[in-house]
Amino acid sequence: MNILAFGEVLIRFTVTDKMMLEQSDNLNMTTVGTGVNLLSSLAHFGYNTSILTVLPDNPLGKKAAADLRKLGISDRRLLYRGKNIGSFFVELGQGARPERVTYQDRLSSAFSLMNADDYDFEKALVGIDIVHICGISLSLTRQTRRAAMKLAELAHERNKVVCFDFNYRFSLNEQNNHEVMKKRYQSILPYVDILFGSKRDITGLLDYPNIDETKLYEQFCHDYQINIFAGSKRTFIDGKKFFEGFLFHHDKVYNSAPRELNILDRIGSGDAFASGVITGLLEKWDFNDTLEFAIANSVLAQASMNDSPIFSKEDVFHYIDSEGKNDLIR
Ligand SMILES: O=C(O)C(=O)C[C@H](O)[C@H](O)COP(=O)(O)O
Repeated sequence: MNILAFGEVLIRFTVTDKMMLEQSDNLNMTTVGTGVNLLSSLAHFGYNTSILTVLPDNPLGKKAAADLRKLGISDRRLLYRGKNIGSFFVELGQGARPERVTYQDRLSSAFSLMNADDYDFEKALVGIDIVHICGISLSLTRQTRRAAMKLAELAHERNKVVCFDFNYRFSLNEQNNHEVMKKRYQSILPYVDILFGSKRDITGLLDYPNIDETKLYEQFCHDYQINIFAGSKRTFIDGKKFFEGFLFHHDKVYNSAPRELNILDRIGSGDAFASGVITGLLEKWDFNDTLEFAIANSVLAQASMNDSPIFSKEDVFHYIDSEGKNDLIR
C-alpha cells in the first residue's frame, strides 16, 4: 500500500527542560508537519510512504530530508527550491501551564512560494493508492491553495483515495475572512473520500446548524459524498483529561471509549489519530477496533516527545491489551 502526503515540512524548535522561551537559550530541533507526522506513523505500521513537498535548496533542506528518511518516509518526491523553511517554537506545558506554539513566518517558505503549475502531480501520483492533503494549505498562500486543489482534483479523477484533514488553525487565519475560508473548504470537499475534522469544523466553518451529530454528519457527508468522517476530542471528567474519537460511515456514528491522557507533548495528536484510522481502514478492521487503535496510537503519541509518532502496531496493541497498566517493559 503506497501512501502519499502533500503538505508543508516545518522545523520545530522545542525549548529544552520544559522551560519557557524567555528562560532558556537551548532549543531542540526536529522536522515535523502534518504530512510528516501522519507518514511517520504509517511507515512505522509497515506501509510505503512518501511526501510531496518543497524543501529549500540548501543545508536546511538536506537536514529536513535526512530527518524524513530517518522517520521511514521516502525522499523520492521531494523537490528543492528557494531558501526558506517554515518553523515554530514549542514551549512544553506542565499542569496549569498550557503547551504553547509560536509560528515563524510560514508564508515565505519554499513550500508556500511554489507555484501549483511547477509540480508534476501526474507523475507524483504514479503507483500511489492513498493521497493525504493537509487543510493548512488552504490557509497559507494562493500557491499552496491552488496546489492542494489541483492535486485533490487529479487524485479524485485518477480514482485514488483522497484523505483530507480540516486542520483549521485560528492563529493562521486571523487575516482570512470567514466566507472566503468557507468557500475554500467547500471547493475541496467534493474530491474527498476520508475526512478528518470535528463537529465544530462543520458548524463553525461551514455554517451547518448545530443539530444532533448523526443527522448533521449524515447531511454533511451526503452533500459532499464523503465516505468516512472521523475525529477526536478531549473531555474532562473529575479533574482528569480523556481522549476519545468518533467515526461516521453511511448513517451511523461509532464512538470510542475515552482513554485517560497523561500528556508529555500533545502536538501531533490529531495526526496520530488519523494514521490509526487509515490503518484500520486499510486492514479492514471493524470501525470500533479501528477507533480503539487510533485513540491508543494518539494517547501513546501524547505521552511522547515530538509531533511524529514512531510506534509499531505491536506497541499500540500492547498498550491496548495491557489496558495502559504496564509501565515497564524489560
Ligand atoms: O502546526 C502546523 O501547522 C503543523 O503542521 C505542525 C504540527 O506537526 C501539526 O500541526 C500537528 O497537528 P495536530 O496533530 O493537530 O496537533
